[in-house]
Amino acid sequence: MQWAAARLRPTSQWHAASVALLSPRLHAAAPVRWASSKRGGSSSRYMQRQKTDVYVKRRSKSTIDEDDEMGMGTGGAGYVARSAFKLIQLDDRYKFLRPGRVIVDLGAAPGGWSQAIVERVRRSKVAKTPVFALDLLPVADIDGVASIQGDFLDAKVQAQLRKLVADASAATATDERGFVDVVVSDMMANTTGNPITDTEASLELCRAAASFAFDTLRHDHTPKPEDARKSRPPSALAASSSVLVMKYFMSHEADVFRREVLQPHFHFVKAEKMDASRKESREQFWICIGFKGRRPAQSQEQAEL
Ligand SMILES: C[S@@+](CC[C@H](N)C(=O)[O-])C[C@H]1O[C@@H](n2cnc3c(N)ncnc32)[C@H](O)[C@@H]1O
Repeated sequence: MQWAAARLRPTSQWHAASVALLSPRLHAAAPVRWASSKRGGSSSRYMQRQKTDVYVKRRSKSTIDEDDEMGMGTGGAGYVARSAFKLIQLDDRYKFLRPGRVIVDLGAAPGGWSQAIVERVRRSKVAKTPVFALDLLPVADIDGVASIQGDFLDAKVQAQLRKLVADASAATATDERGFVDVVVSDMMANTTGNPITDTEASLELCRAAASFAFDTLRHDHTPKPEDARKSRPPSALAASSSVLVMKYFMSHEADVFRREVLQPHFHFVKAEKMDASRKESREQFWICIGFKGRRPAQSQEQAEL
């Protein structure tokens, strides 16, 4: 099967169904294009920030810059989104984007993370499967990326994604031992400015991403958590273990989610704030390494997954 520039173009019937199934909140709030929604009502502040943002400048470079102080050349192409640098910085720390791994990118549009993933995993010929990307909005055509446009909160869309990945990695969509190495989620609903609403919307996406990860990530029985942590750094574990990365908004509820849902399921869980994240933002990323398999629900939070 030829995966170069593979892109699932949904049939108009399927597309209509997926649009109709958008949750009312997202449907009402979803902009035509996510990038332009950032301009909102404070466009001059936005423009000023864009002018001075080192990552915006670096994103749009068309050639590798020898003076790039962070050593992150853009591979000659530039990234479609500055957010690519957040994933790059996280991977510099943990090194989980390795050739040959099966990787799912949730909330992928316009495609910055997918570009960064392809750049890192396809340096060698080992890469056989594409990167699987999903978003409400169209993802840019990127060589080596298969994308689905749909609402991740829709069970049918998730099932379609699971089947696509399973078929490509020669597993079954119900394989209980898992067939995905890495799930990354940069999903974020449109912010309303109301911290309670925004926190809940972000957590809803995290719950969905975690549940998908629990159903698809390879089980990782190898690291013995205490021994492994003493003798090897987490970055060494991430290179060979299953990994879940999720963006979230800092909040008390997020702390509960981490404690009750993420920690019991992974050998290692850490919250990271990336330099490339804007300082004023409440966003952080969880990196969860070494999936232990689904645990029986012992709390309300776990039962909701
Ligand atoms: C911060 S942007 C992602 C940027 C992307 N990682 C990149 O580097 O180009 C957040 C994305 O989450 C997507 N999103 C929000 N809710 C979603 C949902 N329910 N299903 C799928 N995608 C969703 C948005 O459409 C938006 O494109």
